[in-house]
Parts: sequence; C-alpha cells; structure tokens
Amino acid sequence: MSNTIAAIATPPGTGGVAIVRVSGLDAFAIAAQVTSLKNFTGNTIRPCAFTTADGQTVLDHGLLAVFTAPRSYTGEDTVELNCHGSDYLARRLLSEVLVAGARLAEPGEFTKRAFLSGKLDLTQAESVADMLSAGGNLSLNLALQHLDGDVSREIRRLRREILQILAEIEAALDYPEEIADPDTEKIRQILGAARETTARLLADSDAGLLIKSGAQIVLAGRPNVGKSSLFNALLKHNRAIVTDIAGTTRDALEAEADIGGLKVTLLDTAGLRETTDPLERLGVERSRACLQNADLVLAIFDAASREPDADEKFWAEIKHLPHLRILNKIDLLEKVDETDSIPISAKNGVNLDLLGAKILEKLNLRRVDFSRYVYVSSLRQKNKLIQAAKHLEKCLSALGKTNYLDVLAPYLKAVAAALGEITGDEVSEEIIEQIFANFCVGK
Ligand SMILES: Nc1nc2c(c(=O)[nH]1)N(C=O)[C@@H](CNc1ccc(C(=O)N[C@@H](CCC(=O)O)C(=O)O)cc1)CN2
Ligand SMILES: Nc1nc2c(ncn2[C@@H]2O[C@H](COP(=O)(O)OP(=O)(O)OP(=O)(O)O)[C@@H](O)[C@H]2O)c(=O)[nH]1
Ligand SMILES: [Mg+2]
Repeated sequence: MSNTIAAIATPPGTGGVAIVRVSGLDAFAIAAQVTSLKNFTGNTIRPCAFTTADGQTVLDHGLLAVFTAPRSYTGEDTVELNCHGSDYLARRLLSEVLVAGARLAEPGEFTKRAFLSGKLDLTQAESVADMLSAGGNLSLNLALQHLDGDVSREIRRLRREILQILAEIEAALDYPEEIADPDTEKIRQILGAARETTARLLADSDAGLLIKSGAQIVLAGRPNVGKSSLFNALLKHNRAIVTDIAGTTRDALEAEADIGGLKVTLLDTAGLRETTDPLERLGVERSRACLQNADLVLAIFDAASREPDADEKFWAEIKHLPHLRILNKIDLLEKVDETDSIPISAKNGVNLDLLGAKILEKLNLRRVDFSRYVYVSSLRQKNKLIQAAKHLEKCLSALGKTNYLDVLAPYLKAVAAALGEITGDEVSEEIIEQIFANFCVGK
C-alpha cells in the first residue's frame, strides 16, 4: 500500500478554491505527473496546469503549494493542488492523484502523521478538530490555547517534576553509598504544588468542556410570557412565530446562537400549562423532556400578567433545575420592584446584554481567562488528570507515613504515566487510533 496519502481538504460544494492535499514520499513524483511542473522547491506556491495522470489532458489552471520535509504540516513532503472551487473538479483531480500512485487518506490521517512526526503533541492534535468545530469566540480561544501548546506545557512541566523526583529516589536506591536520599521536605513541597495545579486544572475542566460542547439553554414559562420573543431576540432574527394567542408554540424549536462568545443551543418550548388540546399537550410533554437535558433553564415570567397560582406551579417544576429567573415585558411596568429576577423586555431588546452576562456567570464562565489559565477540554484529558490526582494523593499520604522513599516510586510512575497520556508522551497505539478516527477526511 502506498505511503503517500491524498484527500480533498475543503468541504464539498462550490467555493472560491478547492484544495487536494498529497503527503508522503511520492508527493513530488505524483505532482510531476498531474501538473505541468517538474521541479519542486519548498515553501513555494506557483501557477501551473493540472492534468490527467497521463499528462495528456489539461483539467484546470491553478496553483501548486509545495512543502519539503520536514517543513510541512505532516513533516513529510507535501503538495496542495489549489484548483477552482468546483466539487467535480476537486474529485476529478483527486482521482488522477490516486491513479498516479497515492492512496486515499483515512479520517485524521494528515494530523496523525503530524503527531507521529513530532510536529504536534496529542493535546495539539486533538485541538485541530476543536478548531474546526469552534462555534464562538470562547471555543475558538480555547482550541487555540491547546493548539499553541499551552496545555501541554503545563502538563509536561508537572510530569518533568514528578520524573525528577523519581530519578533522585531511584539514584539513591541504586547507589546508596554515593548518593544521599533526596530531601523529604522538598519532595513534599513539590508534590503539594503538583496537587494544587491538578486540582485547579480539574476544577476548571468543566468550564473547558462546556465551552467546547456549547450549552443547551431552554426557554420555559407559562403560555404567552414571551419565550418565542426572547428566542428571536437572542437569535437576532424572527425564527419562531410570535402571537398574542396563548399556546402559539407547539413543537420545541432549536437554534444555535452566540451568547457572549459562547456557542449555545437555544430551545424555545411550548408554554407549560394544563390543557385538554391533544396537540398542545404533546408540545407540553416535549417541553418537559427538554428541561431535563438543559445546562440552564431560563424561567420566564410575565411582568404584566402575574397569576400567582399558575406562576407558583410552573416555578415548582423549574426551581430544582439550574435556572435563571427572568421577568419579561418590563416595558409595560412603571417600576420594577422584583429583585430576584432579571428584568428584560424581549420586544424592545432591553437588558439582553445583562442577560448574556448573567448566563455566562451562571454557567461559571464569567471568570474564564485564557491569558492566565489553561483549560482542559476533553473527557479523555480530564479522566487522565483524575488518575494523576489520585496517584498524587497516594504519594502524599505515603510520604506522611514512612521515611522509605522507594515506596513512592510506583505511585510516581503512575502519575507520570497518566500525565504522559494527556500529551501523548506515553500513549498506546489504540488510543491514538481512537482519537484520530473521530476526525474528518482531509484533516
Ligand atoms: N493550505 C493550508 N492551509 C492550512 C493548513 C494546511 O495544511 N494547508 N493547516 C492545516 O491544518 C492549517 C495551518 N497549519 C499549518 C501548520 C504548519 C505548516 C507548516 O508547513 N509548517 C512547517 C513550516 C514552518 C515554516 O516554514 O515556518 C514546519 O512546521 O516545519 C503548515 C500549515 C490551517 N491552514
Ligand atoms: N410589551 C411587551 N410584549 C411582549 C414582550 N415580549 C413578548 N411580548 C408579547 O407577548 C405575546 C406573546 O409572545 P410570545 O413570544 O409568542 O410568547 P410565548 O411565551 O412564546 O407564548 P406561547 O408560545 O404561546 O407559549 C406577543 O404578543 C408578544 O408580542 C415584551 O417584552 N413586551
Ligand atoms: Mg412561543
């Protein structure tokens, strides 16, 4: 099987430009067959003709980007055929590249090669997929932090300190005559600091995971309180039908919005009330199902039409869920005197920025600061951190009980192994396969 891989790197459909990527030992030989160029100099992009593999028929006039190993994304010789952005043309060029000797890349295989050649570590490689799915400024900055290697640097620094202690203990064990036991107090200090760092990383990982996945926010309330109006206002377009008839929304409506840089899935639901209308009742059932999966429920009340009993009944359903209380239609009031709710007017767009800030605060994302902290953002990384923290605890408790430092060695090794799996410094082939299998073709 050829070692040289190829794929279309751009999405299907019509666009300005489409890119066919080719990476591996035969990349230049293949490019010589399917282009009018014969010499390939690294870090150049040149106009040329793209042809069939037999060189007989011109298919397009485009640009060829050339990267010579190891100075490329994959670390291998790479060419990128930049053709006119036709789906057909890109697929045709890819098939000529395959005729010329490449094989189709597997999902994530370019990035996997970048990892295997040491261009990216595992947290960086994982972040490439996160860059592609970033749906707001927060998730973009989070992915970028991983891509820049900030997370790896912090994890590697921790791991180096653990390995250093391990080395000192083992040296003293191997050469008891010449090398003194390392200082217990110093070890305690280093391990204590490592415990603090892992605890901080774990505490912040929920923010990282939420930023990456985006939050599910459900708009709930009695009929006619203005759920659909707020839905439209947050989306900045009139997606949902708004009328003054109670029971307008039947099915749950779902749409993506950007709230303070956070990617959010907003769900507009049918107003919650007892009803004999079978259609409306199905809608109410759906509303209740949505509530259970919400990261946050916006519990909306109507400032102009309070119905204490009905409001209380609705509130009883919501109050045990993560929620914000919202008082809508404040434009109809002379003065707002409720302090436990966020006063807004969905219709006039009043206080929507305040609502956005409160949403971020409620989701614990208000203090996210990429310039000061790193955020673990995958369950895989988080689970490894939990393992590292567990073994660190064992080290610290053993350290309190004995002066024989060699009992620490297996725990220290386990900490280092868990940290090494995060960055990919100690990782099995199986895990690597699993990570890259989730990528798309061409990445
Ligand atoms: N056309 C194109 N655009 C792209 C990519 C790509 O592969 N091709 N990328 C793919 O995701 C991203 C950019 N990532 C890249 C990272 C490193 C190198 C690279 O050639 N690095 C060399 C040379 C560095 C240099 O000359 O300064 C190296 O690291 O040695 C290329 C792309 C986004 N845009
Ligand atoms: N004055 C005022 N009217 C509002 C405001 N928000 C919504 N309304 C009006 O309230 C009525 C109901 O609004 P909707 O957004 O359809 O309410 P809903 O909660 O989705 O209602 P259902 O789907 O029936 O449960 C409409 O006539 C809106 O124009 C507001 O902030 N101020
Ligand atoms: Mg509605």
